[in-house]
Amino acid sequence: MQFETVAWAVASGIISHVLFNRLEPRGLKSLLSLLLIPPIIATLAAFRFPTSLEVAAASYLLILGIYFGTLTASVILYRLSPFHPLASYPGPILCKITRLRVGYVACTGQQHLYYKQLHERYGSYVRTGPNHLHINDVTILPDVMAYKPFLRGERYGRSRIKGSTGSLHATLDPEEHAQRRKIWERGLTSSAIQDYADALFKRVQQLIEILEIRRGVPFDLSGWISCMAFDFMGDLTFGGAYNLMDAGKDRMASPPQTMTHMVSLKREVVANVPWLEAFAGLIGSNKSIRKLRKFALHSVLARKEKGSSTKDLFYYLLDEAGSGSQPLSFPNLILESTLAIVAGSDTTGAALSNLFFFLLTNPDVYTSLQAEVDKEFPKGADILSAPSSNIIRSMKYLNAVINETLRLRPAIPSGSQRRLPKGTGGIMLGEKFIPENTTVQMATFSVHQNPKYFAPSPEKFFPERWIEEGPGHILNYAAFLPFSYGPTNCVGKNLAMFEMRIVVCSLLQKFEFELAPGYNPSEWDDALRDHFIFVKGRLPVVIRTRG
Ligand code: HEM
Repeated sequence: MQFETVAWAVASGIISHVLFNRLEPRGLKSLLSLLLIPPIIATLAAFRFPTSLEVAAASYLLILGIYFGTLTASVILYRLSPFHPLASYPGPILCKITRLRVGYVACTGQQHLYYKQLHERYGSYVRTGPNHLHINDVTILPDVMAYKPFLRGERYGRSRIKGSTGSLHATLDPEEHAQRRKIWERGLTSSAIQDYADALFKRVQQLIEILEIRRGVPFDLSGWISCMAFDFMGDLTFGGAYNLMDAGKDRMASPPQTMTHMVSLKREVVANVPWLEAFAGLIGSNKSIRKLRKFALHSVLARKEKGSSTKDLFYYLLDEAGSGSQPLSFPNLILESTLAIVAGSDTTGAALSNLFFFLLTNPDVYTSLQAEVDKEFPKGADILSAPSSNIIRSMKYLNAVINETLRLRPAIPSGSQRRLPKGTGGIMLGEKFIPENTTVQMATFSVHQNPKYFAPSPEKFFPERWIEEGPGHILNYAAFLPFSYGPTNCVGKNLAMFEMRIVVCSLLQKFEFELAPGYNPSEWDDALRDHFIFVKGRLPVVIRTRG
């Protein structure tokens, strides 16, 4: 082999690396062009006058091998070198080289545990990708989440359909986001939430009736709670499109839930390895997203045709009140309705299921909470009525149990992601310099178990920490982030809290719960999967009606 040939192949590998760094291609065509065109040019340049097609093909293959070898070596050496902007941050070598490592972890659903272990090993700032940092230090949180100069990371901005500009959660531009968020906020004010109370009360009553039939027989409480959360969001968004409880789906495998789980999983993997998006269509993983959208399309059409008899969330999204603001386009309406379902049901379903798991594995907490419920709502007192809302909001122990559940098992464990765009020149935050083009993430699961913020025993379920102080007590509210922080935090927080309080009080007033015989509580955490939202397994219980 001639020296000139090798030199061309090596040079094209290095040029490709430089171009990849500069252009960061994401589309399939640009990715393939950038990968394949340089070695073609190198082949043509090295063999200006090939003697035959076979020689040209053999040369191309040879150059391709040298080219990919050089490109890979160049990428690895640069990412591990002291010249890389994130060189001073510690982290596993494989993560520094490629995001495929965390992409794999995302597939397994063990991200929450993985990042926690990394922080325990490497400290508060860990390099989790060539240009990624995971941070377990809330002192810089206000700067990171302020939306300037940081923007939303690559995790967002993917939920698009033809003719749409994306859902609220996928809106990257801060001004556009603020405009869109106003529509959501109108639908989630305290008075709007009061209008949704009847729909919630009906669904909780339905859940109680369903559970009553199952007295004395083991059943999956977590599945039924999720069905209720789905049905309730379906009522608010699609005028009652789901009715999973009617259909008797006491398992996680009901079609809309499975679709949303598949969508979250795919999104989470692609969010970790953004260039995989280019290949996602090829391996058919977009099927679940298309199915979910089709389902949303039919539901939106049906809801539009039906019109509104009460003010539900869709009423505000569609601006049926005619507030004069720019109405959402039809494609955007589909995306927003889908977002409402995904963001509003799996989250509350997961939080409530985790809460019951903690109650059933912490008998003292269960007894204390039961005592509070019995004091405020003795037998016969009506929880499912408007006046109960004020009492429920001020129940100290109930709120402590909800907080403690959201602390230990935040429904979105991997937290929000931000990126410092190119051209900002980097930023000094405290003593740390964050270079431009860096993605930062504060994994809520790790922050919530950081002994600097919650002590003693940050890994222990101990609701009393929210109420009373003892030796070594640390409770840092600034580090409590279940609903995220800043202008893109959870717009549905008040609705979620209302729903959780009503469900817990109603079920505890009515029933006595215990874990089903033979169920091993360690199965619960084993089955938890961080697919952006926590996906959970079954929680087999046996109940008795209280006397
Ligand atoms: C326990 C229940 C819930 C938890 C823990 C929760 C948590 C969160 C978190 C952490 C975020 C930020 C995600 C990110 O930055 O990527 C978020 C965003 C959001 N949540 Fe919730 N959520 C809950 C319930 C709800 C409910 C009931 C709704 C009602 C529709 C809702 C609607 C939304 C929306 C629309 C966003 C996007 C906000 C934006 O981009 O400005 N969530 N939620």
